Amino acid sequence: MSFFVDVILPLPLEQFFTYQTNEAEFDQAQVGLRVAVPFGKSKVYTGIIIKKHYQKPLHYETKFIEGIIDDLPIVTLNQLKLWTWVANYYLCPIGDVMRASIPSALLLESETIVEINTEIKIDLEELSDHEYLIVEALQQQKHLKLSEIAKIIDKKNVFSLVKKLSSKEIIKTQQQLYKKYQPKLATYLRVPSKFENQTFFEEQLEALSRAKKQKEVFLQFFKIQSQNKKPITSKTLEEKANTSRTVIKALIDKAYFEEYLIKQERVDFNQEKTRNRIQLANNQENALYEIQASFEEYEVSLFHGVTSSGKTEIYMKLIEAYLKEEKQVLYLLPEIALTTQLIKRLQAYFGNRAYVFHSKYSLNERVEIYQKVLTEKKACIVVGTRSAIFLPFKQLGLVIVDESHETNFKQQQPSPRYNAKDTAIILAQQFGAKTLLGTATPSLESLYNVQQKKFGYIRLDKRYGGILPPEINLIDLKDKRKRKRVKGHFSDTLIKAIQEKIEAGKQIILFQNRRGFSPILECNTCGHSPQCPNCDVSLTFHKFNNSLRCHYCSYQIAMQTKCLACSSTNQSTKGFGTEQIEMELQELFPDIQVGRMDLDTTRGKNAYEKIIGQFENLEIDILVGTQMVTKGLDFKNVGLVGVLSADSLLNYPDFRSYEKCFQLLVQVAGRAGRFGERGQVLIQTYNPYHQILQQVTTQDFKLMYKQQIYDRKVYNYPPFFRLIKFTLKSRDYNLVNEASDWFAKFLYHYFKEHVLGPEFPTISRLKNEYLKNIILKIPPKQSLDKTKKYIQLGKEKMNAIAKFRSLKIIIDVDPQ
Ligand SMILES: Nc1ncnc2c1ncn2[C@@H]1O[C@H](COP(=O)(O)OP(=O)(O)OP(=O)(O)O)[C@@H](O)[C@H]1O
Ligand SMILES: [Zn+2]
Repeated sequence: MSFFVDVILPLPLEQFFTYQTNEAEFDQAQVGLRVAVPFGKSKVYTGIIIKKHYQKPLHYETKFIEGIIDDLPIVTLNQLKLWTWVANYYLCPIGDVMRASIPSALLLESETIVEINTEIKIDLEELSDHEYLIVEALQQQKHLKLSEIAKIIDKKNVFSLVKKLSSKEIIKTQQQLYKKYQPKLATYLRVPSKFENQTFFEEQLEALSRAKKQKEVFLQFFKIQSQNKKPITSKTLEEKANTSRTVIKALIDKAYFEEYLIKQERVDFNQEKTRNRIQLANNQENALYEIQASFEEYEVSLFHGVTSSGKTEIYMKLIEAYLKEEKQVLYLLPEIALTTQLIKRLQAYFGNRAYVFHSKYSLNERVEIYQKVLTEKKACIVVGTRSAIFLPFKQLGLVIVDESHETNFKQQQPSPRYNAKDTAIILAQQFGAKTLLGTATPSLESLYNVQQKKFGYIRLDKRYGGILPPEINLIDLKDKRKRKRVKGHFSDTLIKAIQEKIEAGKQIILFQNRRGFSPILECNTCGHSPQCPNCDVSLTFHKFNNSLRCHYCSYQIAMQTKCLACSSTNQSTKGFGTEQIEMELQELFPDIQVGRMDLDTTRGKNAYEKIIGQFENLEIDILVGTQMVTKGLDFKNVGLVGVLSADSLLNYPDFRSYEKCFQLLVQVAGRAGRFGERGQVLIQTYNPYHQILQQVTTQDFKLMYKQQIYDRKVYNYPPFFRLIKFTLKSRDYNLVNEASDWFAKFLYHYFKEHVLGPEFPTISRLKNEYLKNIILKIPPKQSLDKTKKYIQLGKEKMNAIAKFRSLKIIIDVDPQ
């Protein structure tokens, strides 16, 4: 009899692959285990077993697996179900979903780098011929890829050889991850067990009588140990006993101490609880009660609480109840910037039961959290961004989607282009868990679902502590310019307000939706502005390093003193970004501290924490930022929020732009006056009479909803119609045109007037590829399954046309 397993590979492939195993492996095989398998000419990948069977595939010769990696599944059945849903719904390969779901440190590939372990002496006599060749090659060349090793020994699959050499510790791979990622080890001190013998102890102590310092440190060790039961590092001892490493080293040499290693978690899970009680206000208590009642009736509930109403406090109470029942809780946030403050609040209350999971964590840190969620018996709460929905939950009870109106929950690039909010609802359903969508500014889609009685609804309309909602005023920039009451980009009203707040000891947040110094450098003689050679955009001027940069492909050149077209030196900059605002502020208020938070200042792993911490500690008076500063952050001392220009938000060509503009401005306004007294908000604009800006000043979401939902209905947009967006991409301009015409025609045949385009997007060339979009609108009654089948058919047909084969087609279901 032959034995087979079906395997998902982390590759953009639609189907599963069947591999052969021997009988022993077959016995060991289980759904969810990792296997190393050969693929293509010489590559080895890590796949996940999804089925074992005896059925030889009809159409291809099966290869044998290289080996099974795990003893226990690392992927649960629920995860596999969710992957399948995501692949079907978002029309993407399941391999892409797998890649997004499993920390890459758990996926060994043939590109893995191998090096010699220099810490041990290798006995060359012991090696087999192949092993010898590998070791010899590695001694000459520090690193080798698995594929290079394959060439050296002229063997296709080197996985088992490498595995063997690695288990003998002769070589190291850069992700030593056949079974485990590389644990981090820390060195600790202990007293050898023979000291437990009292007589021995006294003798040894006596022997130290001439080395006073050493004796003192040795005795100190026992004292520290008795105060705190935790293991003691040399460093701790050095500090607490006020001594030096030399003294400790001497004690180690004389065998008073011995050093030992403990696996240390990269993520510090030992957070101390510092807060014992949450006392909800009456209206919060009510809201909590209503949420619980809503859970009885609905799977999903929308919690619409104004900014600073204390939604987070209510979540914590709710979470506590679930943890008590040993249920896991997933807390999703749209942006990493927000996890910083939140995790502090959660850890203060839940201590080491709160974990964070996001993409700025290192590969190994992510593996640790993944494994904790998978194996730990104790229930926990995981705070994370998008990809946290793919963690191996076992007893999920509650999903909270905070700031649920945010479009960031949708992944744009790369595939899978999933919406983590919608997928979280599916995930919760798998477990019979509840989903709570929290926000101060619900999306039209969510409100519509409430109206349709699909979601429950809980409203909390007062700020915590009875503080009034911030007072929002518009500043007419046209008028101010006419009267010459503008300095740089600041109206006199805004300058005065900043001054007053500074004098009152308050902090200020200023929002500008663009980073960099100014987006466009323009020649006053010929009108030319430097363009990115790879993308269809102008370069942005960054003052700090005097460069012109593309924000899409990071192309960069030095700032030009002469026009590149006509050599004129008469050039000026147009538009403005956060960097310019920061500089103008320093000129206007030389004595105050200005901080900036945007993509450029938050690249490193701890960069957010640092800026947010400085602002919290009042080291920064004014924080300038892009949309990163607009949402969810909770600072106690902000008296004023200023928006430098609301107009670019209104002019964005998208059917959601008014809704987004409303949400963004109400959110940024919500950062003011969260503690103590009422906050002030000033919005500068050339369109002070625009309906949306008027609705922001009165925070009239009902009117906004009524008008916007009317437009959506009339023009057949979500939530009434669904959308699928197709983007065709190629370096060949004509090919993009031809192919998108072909594809649009194919769609039109079936969907008629619901096909829009093809059309070039605003930026029609990115990274040297031309783009063309087609939008398909799907009426409420049209079957999604049939629609998607037809799309797949179109894709296959197009792929079958030789000249179109090089073309990329991106499918975005429910684009945001
Ligand atoms: N019951 C409470 N006890 C103590 N402090 C509270 C309570 N409720 C709210 N607060 C405080 O009020 C502030 C605002 O609360 P929170 O951040 O939870 O509001 P939010 O509704 O999540 O706001 P946003 O939508 O703007 O994120 C916080 O500093 C919080 O600590
Ligand atoms: Zn570019």
